[in-house]
Amino acid sequence: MSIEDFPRHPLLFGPSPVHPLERLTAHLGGPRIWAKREDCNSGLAFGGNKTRKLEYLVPDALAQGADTLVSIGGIQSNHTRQVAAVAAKLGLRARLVQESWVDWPDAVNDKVGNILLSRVLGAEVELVRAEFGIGFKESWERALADIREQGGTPYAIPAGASDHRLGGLGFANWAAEVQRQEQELGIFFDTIVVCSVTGSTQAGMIAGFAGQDRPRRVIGIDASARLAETHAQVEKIARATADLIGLGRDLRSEEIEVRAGWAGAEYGIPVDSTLAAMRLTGSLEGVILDPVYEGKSMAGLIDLVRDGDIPADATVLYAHLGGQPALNAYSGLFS
Ligand SMILES: Cc1ncc(COP(=O)(O)O)c(CNC2(C(=O)O)CC2)c1O
Repeated sequence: MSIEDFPRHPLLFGPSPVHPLERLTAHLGGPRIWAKREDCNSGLAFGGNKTRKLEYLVPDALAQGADTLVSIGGIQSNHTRQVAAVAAKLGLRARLVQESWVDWPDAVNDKVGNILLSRVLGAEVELVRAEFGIGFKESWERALADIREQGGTPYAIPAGASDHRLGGLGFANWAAEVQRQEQELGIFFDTIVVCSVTGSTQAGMIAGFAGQDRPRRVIGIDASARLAETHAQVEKIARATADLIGLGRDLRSEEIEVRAGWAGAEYGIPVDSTLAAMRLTGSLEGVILDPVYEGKSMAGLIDLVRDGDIPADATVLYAHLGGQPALNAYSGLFS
């Protein structure tokens, strides 16, 4: 099997845009930095990295005759919002379990941003008091059982669409798309920087790039504040995805690079480096990053460039995975 053997339900406008971050590159005075924009990849409710993953889950759901997509995330989950948009587009129900993963003192946290969008998209949104966790949760199992008891046919999508047999395919395909865009642009990105939490974005990239001729560094920046868990999840999914697409070799441990230092003490709580990265990228490039994910991965990129971990002669591709709608739940940070 190869990636082309798996059915893909198109949900994107086409290849997501790739463009240079010239002022940020000049400001840091080191490697050339480009961005690939999953925040501009689809017309479905602001898109994002999960929309790309869902391109490979949708054919499986339709083949099973599912009538309801059931998934889970925090209150400001970008993932569940994208599930709601895809369900709407397909004429399916969406049942979303939104757990209280982030103890954020903002009075509007459960009324704006992603959860507001999910409600507008017609999803059945269920608020549940529960701690952050990327594993299978009891609340999600209950929602699946509830749909079945109602006579429905649920399709189970775990947090971030990651711990799912097909979860890594979206970004294995992304790796092939990057290679095609490089050939058009006459450039080679030797370093990819990406935010990791449930893991299948980075894992899919690792598996996809491993099958290409030229080696690259795929640096995951952990935003869960649980590095060991994130690393284990990325490794598990990368190895499973590599087998699924017929890589034909084991991944080497050095191909699984997940770095910590920018997540702060807890998932979903921005720290000084997060806010500084958001302001720098906004004021230099007009690019908006969110405080939960991309602000943290950009903070990692900036520090890795400044301390020479990413060498000055590198050509870096920053994966912008979306997340902006959550900003409205963190408005107090910028008022
Ligand atoms: C904007 C953005 N950037 C990076 C990530 C991390 O991707 P992975 O979960 O595939 O590692 C998310 C995930 N978000 C989750 C969600 O529920 O929204 C799965 C956690 C993201 O939304």
